[in-house]
Amino acid sequence: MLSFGLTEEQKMYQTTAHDFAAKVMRPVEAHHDRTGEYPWEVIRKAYELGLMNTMVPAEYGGLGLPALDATIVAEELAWGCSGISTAMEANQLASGPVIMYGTEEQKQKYLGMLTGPVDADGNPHMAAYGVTEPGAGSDVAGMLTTATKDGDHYVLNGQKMWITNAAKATWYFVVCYTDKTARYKGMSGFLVDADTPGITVGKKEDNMGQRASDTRAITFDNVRVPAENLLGGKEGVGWMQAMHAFDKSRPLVASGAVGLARAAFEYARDYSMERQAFGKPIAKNQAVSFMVSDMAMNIEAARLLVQKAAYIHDQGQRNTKAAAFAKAFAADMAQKVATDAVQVYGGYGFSKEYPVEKLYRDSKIYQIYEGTSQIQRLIMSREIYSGV
Ligand SMILES: CCCCCCCC(=O)SCCNC(=O)CCNC(=O)[C@H](O)C(C)(C)COP(=O)(O)OP(=O)(O)OC[C@H]1O[C@@H](n2cnc3c(N)ncnc32)[C@H](O)[C@@H]1OP(=O)(O)O
Repeated sequence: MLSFGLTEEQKMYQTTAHDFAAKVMRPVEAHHDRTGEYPWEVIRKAYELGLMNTMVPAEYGGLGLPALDATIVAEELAWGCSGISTAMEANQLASGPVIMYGTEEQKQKYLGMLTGPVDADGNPHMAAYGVTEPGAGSDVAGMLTTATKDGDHYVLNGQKMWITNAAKATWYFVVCYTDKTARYKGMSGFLVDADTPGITVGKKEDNMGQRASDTRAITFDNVRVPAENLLGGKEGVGWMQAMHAFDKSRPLVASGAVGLARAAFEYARDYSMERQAFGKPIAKNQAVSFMVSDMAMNIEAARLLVQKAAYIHDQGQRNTKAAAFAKAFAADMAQKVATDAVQVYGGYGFSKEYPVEKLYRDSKIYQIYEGTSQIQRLIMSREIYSGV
C-alpha cells in the first residue's frame, strides 16, 4: 500500500526535531555563522534529546531509525541551521560504513563511543568520514593515501581534505589503498582513533557557508593503526563500503537541502505578504507569488524523491539511482529557492541583517559535498544505461 502520511512515531520525531531547531538552533545560528565557532552547546543538547546518531542500531545505544525516519529529523534540523546540522549529521555519514560492515567488536567500540558517555569536557564523541583528498574529490579512485601492512598494524600515509568534524572527531572512517595495482578493488576502510601519533589536523577552512561546521585537512604521517581496525576485517572492500555509505547518506544530505529550502520559502512567503510596493503587498504580484509557488512545488517534489530513496534503502534494496535523483534535485532546488528568496527580499536580501543572505551562502555546498550535482548525473546515467 502506498501512503504519504507519517506514522505517529514519525510525527513525534518530526515535532521533537522541529521544536529543537526552533528553540535551540535558530537563536544561535547567526552567532555560529559569524564566528565559525563549533556549536558544542547545541550538539550537547541534541545528544541528550537523542537527536544525534539516529540511525545507530538500538543494541549500540542509538535509536535505530530507518533512513526514512532519519530524513524527517534531518530536514527539521537543517531548517534550524544547515551549518550546525551538517556538524551533527556528519556522524551519520561516518557511522554508516560501521553499521553496514563493522565486526561486532568494531560496532560495540566505535558506535558505542558515539552513543556512550560524554568526554572529559562534557561533549559527546563525534566522528568523521575521510575519503576526499586534495587531488581527489569527485574521483574517489584517484586518491593517493596508502595503508601498508606491518606486522599486526597498518601504516597509513597521505592526506584527506575537506573533512567535516576533522578537529572534533574522536575517530575517523578512512579509505585508502592497501593495493595500488587493483584500482578500486585495492581499497580498504579503517577506523582510526584521532589521537593516534602521526595525525595532524589542518586549520579550519574559512568557508562561504555552513560556517558552524568544522572542515579541515587531515595528514597521516606513518600512522600505525591496529589490524583489528580494518573495517569488517577484510582488505579490498573499502570502495564498496564508501559507495554504500553514500547510498545511505545521500538521502539524508538531500533532506538537509529540503529543510534549508523550506526555511527560505517560509521567509520569502512571509516577507512577500508584508512588503508593500505600488500600494499593495508584493505577494499580490504574480511575478512574486509564482516564484513562491515554484518554491513550494519544488520543495514538495524534492522531499518525495528523498523519501523514496530512503524507503528503497530501508527495504534492503540498492537505491543508488534514487539517491542520486534525490541528492541532485534537492541540492539544485535548494540553491534556486535560496537565490529566489534573496530576490523576493530585494535589497534587504543582500544584507546580512536578514536571514535569507545566510541561507543563500549555506545552500551552495549542497551542490558540491556528498557528490556534486554533476557527479550525481554521472551516477544516474551509468545506472540508466547499465544493462540496457
Ligand atoms: C550530513 C553529512 C555531512 C556531509 C559532509 C560532506 C561529506 C562528503 O562530501 S564526502 C565526499 C563526497 N564525495 C563523493 O560523493 C564522491 C563522488 N564520486 C563517486 O561517488 C565515485 O567516484 C563515482 C560514482 C563517480 C565512481 O567513479 P568511477 O571511478 O568511474 O567508478 P565506477 O566504475 O563507477 O565504479 C567502480 C565499480 O563500483 C561499482 N559501484 C559504484 N558505486 C556503487 C554503488 N553505489 N553500489 C554498488 N556498486 C557500486 C560500479 O558498478 C563499478 O563496478 P564494476 O567494476 O563491476 O562495473
